[in-house]
Amino acid sequence: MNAQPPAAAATDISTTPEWDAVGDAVAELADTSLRELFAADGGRAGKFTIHACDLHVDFSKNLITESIATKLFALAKRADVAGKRDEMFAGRHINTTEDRAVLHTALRLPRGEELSVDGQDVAADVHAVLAQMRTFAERVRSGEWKGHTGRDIDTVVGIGIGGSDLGPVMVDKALRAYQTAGIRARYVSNVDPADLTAVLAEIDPASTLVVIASKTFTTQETLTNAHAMRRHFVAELGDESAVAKHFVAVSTAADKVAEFGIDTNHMFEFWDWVGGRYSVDSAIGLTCMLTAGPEAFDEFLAGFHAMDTHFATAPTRENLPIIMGLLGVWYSDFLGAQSTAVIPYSEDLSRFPAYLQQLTMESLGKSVRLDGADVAYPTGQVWWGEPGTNGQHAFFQLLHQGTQLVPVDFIGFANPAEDVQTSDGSGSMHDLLMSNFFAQSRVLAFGKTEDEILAEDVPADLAPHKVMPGNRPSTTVLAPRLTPGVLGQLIALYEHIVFVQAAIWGINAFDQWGVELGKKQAGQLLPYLTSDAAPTKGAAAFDGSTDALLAAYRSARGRS
Ligand SMILES: O=P(O)(O)OC[C@H]1O[C@](O)(CO)[C@@H](O)[C@@H]1O
Repeated sequence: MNAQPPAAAATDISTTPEWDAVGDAVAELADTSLRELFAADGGRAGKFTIHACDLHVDFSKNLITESIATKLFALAKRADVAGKRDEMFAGRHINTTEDRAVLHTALRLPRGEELSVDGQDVAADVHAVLAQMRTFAERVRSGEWKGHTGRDIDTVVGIGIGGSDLGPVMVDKALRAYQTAGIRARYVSNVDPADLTAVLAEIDPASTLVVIASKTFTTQETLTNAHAMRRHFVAELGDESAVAKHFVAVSTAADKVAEFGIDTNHMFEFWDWVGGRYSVDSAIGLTCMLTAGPEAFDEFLAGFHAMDTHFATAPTRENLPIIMGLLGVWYSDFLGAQSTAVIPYSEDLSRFPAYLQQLTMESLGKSVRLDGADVAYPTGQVWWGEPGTNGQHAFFQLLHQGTQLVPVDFIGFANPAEDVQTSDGSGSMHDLLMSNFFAQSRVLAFGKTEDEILAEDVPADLAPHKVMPGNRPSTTVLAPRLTPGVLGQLIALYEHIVFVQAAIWGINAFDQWGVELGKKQAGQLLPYLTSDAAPTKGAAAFDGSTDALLAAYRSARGRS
């Protein structure tokens, strides 16, 4: 397969007639509302609902018409979303600033499929590592793998940060119902010592396996926590040789793993063509395979692959990632939305919004196009959310009556992992949860008018405060159950939404240069925090604010 970088894409999408046509289409919304659109077309819900894999997705409560959708599809065509998608799947070096292929989709290719990239069958490499993970997970889960003192492993600690943490943490929580081998997972990510010490207080090193996850194996937080954890284990277990039984690594950097003192036979590899925030389905997911088992992990990967196949093959008008990606572009570039809320009506999925924050914001927070020119339009949005119903009692007030446009993705499941009956005998707690799920998107879309409120004998001076404006957009994603497969589908859906938006905006969704300078400056500042002698003014001065903050910090720490 040809792995040459694609030719520089120099077109400014905002100068195209297709962009102008979408801009003109905003006027179509001026004299209508979701109430009216639904009243005028009894078939609207059906027209704007897609079934993709196990997901039933209703986007009829979005601020679109069929004519707006047609213009958005034309924009996707103009941006060559399908062509760019095919380049990604084929392994071309679309991450141009790092000259890398972007092949998280290869991580979930079924066994036996081939994909040759840069002269290497990457699918075979993926399955070799999966086999290594499976064998290891089975040894740990069956009790064949013992700790240094002969104890079975009952706790796995993942140490990593960003893409080497958020995915496993989210998946581990989501697949709680599948954890049947009596192995629990804990995670340490923050360089704040509170994170480490809280986990150390909970674990018994003799029955704990530590998985150090770092693509580069150079990340300050991860290496600092890993060294501290290692010291603790050696002190508790009394012997350096304990490390071999209690520490394994997931990384692309074998030399650095060996330098840390981990036998590379206990290292699970992945590759530079897997971005950190796209890596939960690589060996980075090892902690999840240890807790939920290899079969659940296989099902998880199959879910991703099903969504990949949908994205790669479904016609544009039925292609869920393309539709949802376009809706994001519509809201952010044409209707002025600056954030998107994702609200899972599932406590098990409570870390999904945090996971999506890295996926979307590290990918799409860019101000220059692939050719280095400034973008002339907003890119990316702030993604945020909390599970329902909790969010209803916190920030939903702003969603319902505030002045900002915040499109919402509601995610819910028809069947719970387990249910509990309500004490009045009226039904199940899950049904109660889901009645809220359906109510919220309905209220956002249709609201309640002043007339309707006055008709309920509300005093006239109170009525304006009770008006629910409605016409607030949302998409509803309903799946049968939160299975490993459905979880894989959901993650792949958002990965591809990000891809579609980056393709339209002409930006690189796979680098993250913006995180580097802060890391570098922290390294430069550290000596000025820790040295006993006060930093010399002049050459050592950073800026007025930072110098004063450092002085206040040193004083509070009792340093001169
Ligand atoms: O897996 P690593 O190399 O430790 O990196 C962790 C995270 O740090 C980042 O590079 C950002 O600082 C993320 O992109 C990445 O997921």
